[in-house]
Amino acid sequence: MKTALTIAGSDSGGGAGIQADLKTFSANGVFGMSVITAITAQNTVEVRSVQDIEINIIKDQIEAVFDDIQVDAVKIGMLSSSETVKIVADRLNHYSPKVIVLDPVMVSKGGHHLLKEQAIEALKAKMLPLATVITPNIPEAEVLSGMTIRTVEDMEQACKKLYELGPKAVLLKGGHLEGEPNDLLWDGQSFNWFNGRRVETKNTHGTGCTLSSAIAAGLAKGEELIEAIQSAKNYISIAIEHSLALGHGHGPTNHFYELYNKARMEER
Ligand SMILES: Nc1ncnc2c1ncn2[C@@H]1O[C@H](COP(=O)(O)OP(=O)(O)O)[C@@H](O)[C@H]1O
Ligand SMILES: Cc1ncc(COP(=O)(O)OP(=O)(O)O)c(N)n1
Repeated sequence: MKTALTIAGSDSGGGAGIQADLKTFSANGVFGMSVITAITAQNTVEVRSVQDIEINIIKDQIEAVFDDIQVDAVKIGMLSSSETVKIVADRLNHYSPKVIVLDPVMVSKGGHHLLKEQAIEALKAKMLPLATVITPNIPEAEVLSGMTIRTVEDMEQACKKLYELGPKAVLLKGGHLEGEPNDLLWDGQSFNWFNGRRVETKNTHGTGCTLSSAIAAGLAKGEELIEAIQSAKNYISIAIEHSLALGHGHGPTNHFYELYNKARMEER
């Protein structure tokens, strides 16, 4: 069985972070492993508090996994501090996994900062160059590129700017723009669009975590980047279409809808 490792924060509410990543890996048929960088006390409404995990424990988790188990893909989410960015980059440089999907998580839907401002430069300098693909949303891409993004032309220009920071490819997610949620890939050679249909729902907690983990799962299984993104886009679209009205805020996506649906059909 192929494997994927998520290096990210824990979301007690289960919709984003490590919890979303592991559900996504399972739903997409890869064995999931985790390195926890921070614990958030979070639900569908808000992030109440954050405890960063000690740097030595983050290092030990990474080493415990890599020293023993084959890692076919790494997905990176919430890194919280510049110290965490540095130790994760250092260990990934050491182990050189073939695939690194970096979701440059910065702010939760409720507006809580999940990456300290002082860590942004470290993220740019140390993490972006290691990535097979980065998956910023529009606000994250604006911070990383230093430009405002409103139009398709802005998206193209931002992709090129982010590519200059060193990742092998940039997938700029269009979910935060008006209109259809279309995502744009730039791999240094050509643009590819992954088009979606907007689902009118407030239950979109963890969409970014879920998309990036699904891409990591596809790459772990040996899919080419475009194929992995297309199947991840199909997966997140279905997960949003059948998202769950749990809690009082932004409910989670439905990570196992397809699996349960298939099982139900087979029972009949
Ligand atoms: N309401 C929606 N309907 C359908 N797809 C969506 C919707 N909102 C976001 N998406 C898609 O979900 C994925 C995650 O995007 P986004 O929500 O922008 O990320 P983030 O959670 O990092 O802010 C992207 O593929 C985006 O196009
Ligand atoms: C622990 C943790 N990690 C990441 C996020 C952000 O997740 P994302 O998929 O961008 O979803 P929203 O927060 O935008 O709903 C998080 N909230 N918590």
